[in-house]
This record gives sequence, structure tokens and C-alpha cells, in this order.
Amino acid sequence: MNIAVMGCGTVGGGVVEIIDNRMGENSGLRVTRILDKIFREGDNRFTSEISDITNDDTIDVVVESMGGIEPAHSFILAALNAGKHIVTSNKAVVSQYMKEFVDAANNNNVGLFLEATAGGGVPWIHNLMRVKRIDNITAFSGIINGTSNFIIDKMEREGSDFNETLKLAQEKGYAEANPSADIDGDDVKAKSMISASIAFNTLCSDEIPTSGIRNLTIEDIEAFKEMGMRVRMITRGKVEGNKYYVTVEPQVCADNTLEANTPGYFNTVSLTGETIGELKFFGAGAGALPTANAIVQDILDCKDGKRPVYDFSRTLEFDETIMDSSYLFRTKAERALPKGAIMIRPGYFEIAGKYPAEAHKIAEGLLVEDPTTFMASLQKTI
Ligand SMILES: NC(=O)C1=CN([C@@H]2O[C@H](COP(=O)(O)OP(=O)(O)OC[C@H]3O[C@@H](n4cnc5c(N)ncnc54)[C@H](OP(=O)(O)O)[C@@H]3O)[C@@H](O)[C@H]2O)C=CC1
Ligand SMILES: N[C@@H](CC=O)C(=O)O
Repeated sequence: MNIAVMGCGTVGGGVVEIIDNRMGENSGLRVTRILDKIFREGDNRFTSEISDITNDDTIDVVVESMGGIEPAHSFILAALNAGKHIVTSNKAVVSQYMKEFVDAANNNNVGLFLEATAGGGVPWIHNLMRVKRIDNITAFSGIINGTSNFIIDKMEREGSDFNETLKLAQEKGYAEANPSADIDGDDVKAKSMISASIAFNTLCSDEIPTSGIRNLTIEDIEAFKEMGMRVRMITRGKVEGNKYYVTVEPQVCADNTLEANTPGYFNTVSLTGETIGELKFFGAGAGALPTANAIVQDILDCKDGKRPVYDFSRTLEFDETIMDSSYLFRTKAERALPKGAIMIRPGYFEIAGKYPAEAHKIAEGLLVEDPTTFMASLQKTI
């Protein structure tokens, strides 16, 4: 099977490394073209022209690991329309154009493989699809961003500085090209849209309330520790009747949970199915080789003739009333808090029974008066 890799940075470089140097010749996989801006000296597979891939009938699979929206969107479509299978790690573009990509793949009788778009090396998408062979998935939740977990964990363990740790995550190749996607929750939002669309058989709304860890301080971490809690960046998705909802925000969890004990750049993500109950998946959530591993697994599935089938036919209403939670706010803008806020320790307030969008709106109001305000949901069973 001949493979073209578009974008040979952290992830694409990992794919080339695994196929060229680790799998051996008997794997039946060969990287024959690499599209990037900078060419590796002496490697004549490099090109900057998409037509060198789309016009090459010997190429079976195209890996898209460039990131971003354009030209990734048009290159993926061009490859699908040229009859190439696509394997991508680019959650930003997939979350925005999932339906268009699925339709193009179906029209051209090729596969669209998405394992690496959520959870890095964790076989999350594969298992969502596998569980659905028997069960309706009623909920998912957990940590699906390695960078934010790496930052929080290092702050907890070593008292490390937020910005220095973010820099370290960038050096290690965990962070997005624009790392605000990691710390403000947009990366988790994109992964959640893909996860929810697959889990719930409906194209997920992009109106997911999203907030991140930008304002998290060492003092917050110490305060949570004294409360027997730890904070994690969490996605939550849920279906009830003909309603579904998804939210992305930091969550303060009991310190004996698997989520609270997820270290470094690891992810812990779980799904709930009607007969299987709760299933949890843990593993490397980012980085060159774990993510490349997920891509190569997809390529091997493709080589075995497997083609993922996506079904978005379920009509569900995106409705936050199925997901009320307690929220915690650390703010100096005490007077701007709504009625019912209870001070649980100096500077920290709890508001019970709030819907996510409502809570995020409260946080936005507080941030105007106190730009250091931090908000998190308080863990309970969803
Ligand atoms: N890093 C990780 O741990 C993970 C990343 N992902 C996703 O995988 C994708 C790639 O991420 P990552 O490998 O970290 O990113 P990198 O920035 O390390 O790699 C992207 C590569 O693509 C090249 N590139 C970008 N645009 C173009 C273009 N128009 N033409 C040619 N080459 C281009 C970049 O060149 P240049 O640098 O010169 O712009 C770079 O070499 C992203 O969608 C990311 O969200 C998913 C899971 C994990
Ligand atoms: N930046 C992302 C990379 C993997 O998806 C993360 O940190 O999780």
C-alpha cells in the first residue's frame, strides 16, 4: 500500500518514522510522497504540489497531518475525489467539515479514518464505533487534551509556572500550532464534536459552551487540594430521550478518581453504553509516536479492507436542560455573582443547579470585572 503524507511535522514525521524505520519491509506499507513546505535534504519523496499526490495513481492512502483549516480542507477533498483513502489527525478541519468529508468519501467509495483526531494514541474513536455495534451510547466524558493535562499535572506536582510549562509542552510537540486551542478549550471542543457526532449518530452542534484553564493558578490548585479535589480539563456529552448536550470546561474532581490521577500528557476518557456500562480508556493523548501509531493503525485497517461507516441520521435537539451541574467560581467580582452563590472558602463560590451555557455566561460577566476569574464545574455523575 502506497501512502502520501501531507504535513511532515510532529505527527506526520512520526508516521514516516514508524513506517520507514520501525515496521520493517514486510508491513506492506510504503511512504512514497511527502508534501510539506520544507524538504528533507536527499529525500526525493518531498513535494509542495498536491497534484503530485492526486494525479499519482500508485498512491492508495493520503495521511493529512498539516493541521489548520485551509488548505487542509481542499487538499482532503481533492484526495478523496481522486479516489484516495484519507487518514487524518486534524480535528479542527474534521469538526468543521465532517459531513462534507463523509459524503465525498462515500461518493468515491473510499475510507475516511479519524482515529487520531481525538485522544492521540488512545483507541477512542475505534471503540466508540465498536461499542455502537451493540449499544446506544448514552454519555461520554473525560480528558482528551494532553497539553492542558500536562500543564495542570506539572503545576500540581512541582508547582511549575503555567506559561513555562506550556512552553515545555510546545517543545515536546504536544501543543497545537496556536496553543490557545489547548488552554482555552477549542481543541477539546473540536474533539468533542467529532466524538459526539460518532457516539450519538447526529452531526454535533458547534454551540458547545467552552472554557479553559488560562486563568488557573497555583493558589487554585492548592485550594482544591485542601478540599480533597483536583482540577482537570473535561469534556462531557450526554443523550437523554431526544435531547443531547456537550460541554467543555475545567472540572474539579474528587482526588481519588481516575481523571484526577491522570498524569502528564495522558488522556482518560470514558463512554457509557446501555449493556456495557461505563468503559474507560487511558493512554498517551498527544505526541509524535503515539498519534502516529493511531494513524498507522487506521492505515492497517484500510489495508485490511475496513471502511468506517458514519451515520448522522438521528434527530436530536441540542438542549442543556439535561445537564445541570454545580459550578465553582474563583473571582474578586463577588458583587456580580447571581443570587444563590455560596462562598465555600474565601474568594471561591459555588452555584448549584446551573446549566452549562448559563454558567459560562456568568463567568463571562465576572471576567469583565475581574479578568483573573476562574470557573470549573464540580464533578457529579452525569
Ligand atoms: N502534536 C500532537 O500531539 C497531535 C496533533 N494532532 C493534530 O495533527 C495535526 C498536525 O499536528 P502537528 O504534527 O503537531 O503539527 P506540526 O506543525 O508539527 O506539523 C504540521 C506540518 O505540516 C506543514 N504544513 C502546514 N501547512 C502546510 C501547507 N499548506 N503546505 C505544506 N505543508 C504544510 C507544517 O509546515 P510548517 O511548520 O513550515 O508550517 C509542518 O511541517 C494537527 O491537526 C493537530 O491538531 C493530533 C493529535 C496529536
Ligand atoms: N494539542 C493536542 C494534541 C493532540 O490532539 C493535545 O494536547 O491533546
